[in-house]
Amino acid sequence: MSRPLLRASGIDVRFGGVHALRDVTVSVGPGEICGLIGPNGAGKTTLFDVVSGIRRPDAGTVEYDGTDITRRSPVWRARHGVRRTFQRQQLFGQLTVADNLVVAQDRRGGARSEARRRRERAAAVLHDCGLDALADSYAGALPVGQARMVELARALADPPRVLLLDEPASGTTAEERRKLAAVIRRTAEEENCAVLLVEHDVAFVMELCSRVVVLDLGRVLAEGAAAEVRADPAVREAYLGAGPGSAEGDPPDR
Ligand SMILES: Nc1ncnc2c1ncn2[C@@H]1O[C@H](COP(=O)(O)OP(=O)(O)OP(=O)(O)O)[C@@H](O)[C@H]1O
Repeated sequence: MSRPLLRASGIDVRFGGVHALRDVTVSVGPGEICGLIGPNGAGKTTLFDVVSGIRRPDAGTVEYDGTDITRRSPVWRARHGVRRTFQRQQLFGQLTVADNLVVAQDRRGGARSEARRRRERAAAVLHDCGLDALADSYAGALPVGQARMVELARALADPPRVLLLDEPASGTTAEERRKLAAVIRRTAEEENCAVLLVEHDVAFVMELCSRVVVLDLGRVLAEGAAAEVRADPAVREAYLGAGPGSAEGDPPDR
């Protein structure tokens, strides 16, 4: 990997007696799509909260393009290109799809030309995501699969440099997953964006990610090329729902 764009190192988070993350280190390079998988409660969302600035870690640092941003606010991080989606959708349901993308963009002055610029950017991103037809629909009225794509589009409303995707494919059809995968891949390749992808759909992760990190009980259990990780007996036992040599299965909920 070239110099990481994102590096979270030695991250520790406790919630009272629960040790949610223990000395976790994860790096993602520009243009890379790195998978972050693990059973329920492994600490994946907590790590996203730390990287996006919602939660201050008890120990460890978050570096962005070589700079320590551990103490920077979530707003600062978003303005500087660290963007995320949420496991539970956070769209503004009473706004249209286009307006969700307009309000997600950083303001650079209040002039009318600035409003036009944001509207044009929103339209361009919606077009790239195949969402033109939904621009004027209310976000709250969309079925889950379409809302997932809108949430991804909103994270792209200002060009991201680091993109944290928390279960973007949850509740989607095979066709919607194929479209989501295409947009994620294009964002990494064309924008040179570092993507960290949390997803329970292992096939989706394996198809998209060159490298995968496996968390279990707050620790990094394994890390490596997608195929290597998939074949790792410890990973198969802890997460993939299959012992060594047995048939591949979907991950169990734990
Ligand atoms: N706000 C909180 N207060 C107390 N415990 C928490 C809190 N948030 C998370 N936890 C605990 O921390 C651990 C890690 O949770 P986290 O949500 O990060 O896991 P996850 O890997 O994202 O799980 P899932 O796949 O179910 O989303 C779990 O044991 C969870 O119960």
